[in-house]
Amino acid sequence: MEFIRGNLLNVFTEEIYSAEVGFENGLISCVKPVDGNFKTLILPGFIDSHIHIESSMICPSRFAEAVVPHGTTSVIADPHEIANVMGLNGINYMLNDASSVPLKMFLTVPSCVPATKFETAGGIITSEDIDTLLKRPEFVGLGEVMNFPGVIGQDPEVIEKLEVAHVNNKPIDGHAPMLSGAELCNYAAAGISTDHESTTPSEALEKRRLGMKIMMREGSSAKNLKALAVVGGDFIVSDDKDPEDLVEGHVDNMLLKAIEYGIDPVKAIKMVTLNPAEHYQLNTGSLVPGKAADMVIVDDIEKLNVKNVYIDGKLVSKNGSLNFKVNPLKLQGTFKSSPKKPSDFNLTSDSPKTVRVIEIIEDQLITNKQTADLDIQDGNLMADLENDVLKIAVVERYGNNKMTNGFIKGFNLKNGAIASSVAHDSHNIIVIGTNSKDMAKAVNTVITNNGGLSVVSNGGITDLKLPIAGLMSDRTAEDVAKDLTILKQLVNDMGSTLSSPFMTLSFLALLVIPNLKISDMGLFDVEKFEFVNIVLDD
Ligand SMILES: Nc1ncnc2[nH]cnc12
Ligand SMILES: [Mn+2]
Repeated sequence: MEFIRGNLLNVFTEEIYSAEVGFENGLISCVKPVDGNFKTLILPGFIDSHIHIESSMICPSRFAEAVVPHGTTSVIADPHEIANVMGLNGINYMLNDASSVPLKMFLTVPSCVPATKFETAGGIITSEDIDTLLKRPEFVGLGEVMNFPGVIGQDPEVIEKLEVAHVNNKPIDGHAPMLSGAELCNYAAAGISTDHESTTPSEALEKRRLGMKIMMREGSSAKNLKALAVVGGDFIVSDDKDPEDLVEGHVDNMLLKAIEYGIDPVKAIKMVTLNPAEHYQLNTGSLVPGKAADMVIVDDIEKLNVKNVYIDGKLVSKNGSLNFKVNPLKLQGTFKSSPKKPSDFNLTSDSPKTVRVIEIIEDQLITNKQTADLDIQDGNLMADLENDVLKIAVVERYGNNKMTNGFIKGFNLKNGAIASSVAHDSHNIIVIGTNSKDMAKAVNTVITNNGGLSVVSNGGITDLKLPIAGLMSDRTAEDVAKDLTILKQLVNDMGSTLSSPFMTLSFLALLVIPNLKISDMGLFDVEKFEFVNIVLDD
């Protein structure tokens, strides 16, 4: 048996006292108070209970390399990104790559692949698949049920998936942005027990009052922790973290933000340890006999400063340096798209028109519905750079050659184009730009690279390859973060002021988050849950 001594946070009694923790065969065997005034604090290993690892643009083993030194010992990941690209094979890739590192990656089974019937995806997860996977211990719940109209409208396919989760006695994660009143009651009554999409205190409070567990999100694009701190919640999650953020920290940084926003440190630590462990029935999350010896040694509860990290009783990180090797699993390319011509990005018109425009909101996944009066040139509707109305398009990448053109406000580009094959949740290629020629160049670069990001500015092309399903790299978080920083700087030089332009870009195709979004099949009004014309009164 091994022992460590220090000040211990007991997450059940919320006390901190000097203690000795004994552990063997990966489990805590005994914990007892001892005399002594120690300099370090022993905490249960941190759990990020809702994350899409793919959004970090690195594969699970590289993700583990980045987060374990920050005290993360478990994540609950929803692999619906790679499942949308390549179905069950994608989920198996995530499990196989994660099996090579000590980080515990539990999964929720994606409930919405494809996310809606209004987009083309590369994979499908059926109720039968959900039933099979939920019987395996590494699948701890049904993933976020984003098709909230389908729940409220009792869509048989959606209801069947919920039934399968209930039969397997596994919790169901929610996704209910701005849902309220009778519709929210209907959604909660379906047995959906968590939500991570609240953006205002009143929204979170209404869900808490209905018994839903609130995941307070502090991601790279959606930052809701500060707004929701006043109401409080049950978990603190990242949902989506870009590589630059990951290089700075993970759950430790979210805890520091929670404390900065006035959340009691002990309550905050329980939101990333005991609370998710109890909700998803994980054998970790507290330092008591029989639980996994997943432990984080920090300086103190206010500043943290992660020192040593143990997973199943093994020292996996010491003062920030990793104690395990990383050997990422490669995956062959999955793109079936033919190169595009500049004319593919034109919207023809015989006269000036009033058009619908997607307006982004900094640090939010929701968008506003706007309109703009656009002129024509050579029979095509023109972007209006003066008023920041740019062109946007989604190019389908699974071999059906579909695409939609539209208009976007909020990126402020004054030249060029940017493109990405990270475009939630079907991950077709999304591109915005000031002109069709640069948009075609940016999209064709992504296709040639079998996935990734590209920036075309003043005729030059800069790219970041994401060869794993067009979503992830097998390089380190630092290397990917460096390339992403260069791309972001280029986008800033082109006129954007966004902190995470590619993360913001990646959510413009997410049809399950209000209010106006775009897929390879058309412009989508999320409130009406239907396609709308680009030109008003068409
Ligand atoms: N917040 C979110 N909701 C739905 N799908 C997502 N994919 C990544 N983040 C998501
Ligand atoms: Mn969501």
